[in-house]
Amino acid sequence: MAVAIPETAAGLRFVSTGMEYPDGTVALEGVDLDVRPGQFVSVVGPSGCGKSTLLRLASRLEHHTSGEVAVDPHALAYVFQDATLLPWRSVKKNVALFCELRGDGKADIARRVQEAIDLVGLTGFENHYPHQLSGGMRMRASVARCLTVDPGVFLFDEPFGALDEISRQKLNDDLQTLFHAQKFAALFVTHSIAEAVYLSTEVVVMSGRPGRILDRVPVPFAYPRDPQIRYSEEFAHLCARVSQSLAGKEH
Ligand SMILES: Nc1ncnc2c1ncn2[C@@H]1O[C@H](COP(=O)(O)OP(=O)(O)OP(=O)(O)O)[C@@H](O)[C@H]1O
Repeated sequence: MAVAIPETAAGLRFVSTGMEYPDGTVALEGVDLDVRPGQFVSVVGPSGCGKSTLLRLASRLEHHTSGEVAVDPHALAYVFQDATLLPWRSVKKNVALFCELRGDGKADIARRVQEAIDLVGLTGFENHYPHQLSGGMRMRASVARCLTVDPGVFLFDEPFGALDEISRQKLNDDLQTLFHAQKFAALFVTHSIAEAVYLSTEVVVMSGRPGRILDRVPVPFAYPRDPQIRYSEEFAHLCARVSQSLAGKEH
């Protein structure tokens, strides 16, 4: 039975959500998941289990075929694996894009853009063009562009998967600091168990297609997180738990 949920509910909610593509591919089945402001939920699962589909349903790029999806529609941000910057625009102009599309005033845009650029650590690179930046810096610009609209819900589709390990860890450090400061609702797709545990309040493990939730692993570390927790016994234990769930082992 469909459950009516107001669209303006803060954060994001899936209730018995299923998705069957027009060609008959059943990508998701019976997903129940709540992501409230101040929660950072990572999703891990085998390739093709419907992780990106989950994000697309949340963003309304695709429409679910069963159950419900409720999302605060006013402030949704989506970061893709590719930074999707416009090559002919400087960092400053790329970061300004969403505010310009929204029709904000010039002074307001300038303030929001500078704040976002400072928050992601790109101060001094405002007038650089995308080809003059490293992969990590391009992702920072992409995140900054989202921050300008004060997102209540932040969707991430494996944003750091293409980066080298050192850049990825640095971006993870900065993202969890940002999350601590802004307290948005985050749904983060990744193939890295360590990244999921390091960033999240909860790691959701999905089964192979059709994707269903197999396990939920709460992560108890307080924010802002000390990068050294990655070497702690508790961290290793949590990673092992996620890994075992992925392998279909009971606890
Ligand atoms: N537009 C589409 N039409 C039909 N099937 C689709 C469509 N988009 C995705 N699928 C299928 O739905 C399933 C889930 O795809 P999705 O991209 O959500 O998986 P994923 O978990 O994000 O995969 P990966 O980890 O490899 O990125 C896959 O079997 C995929 O082939």
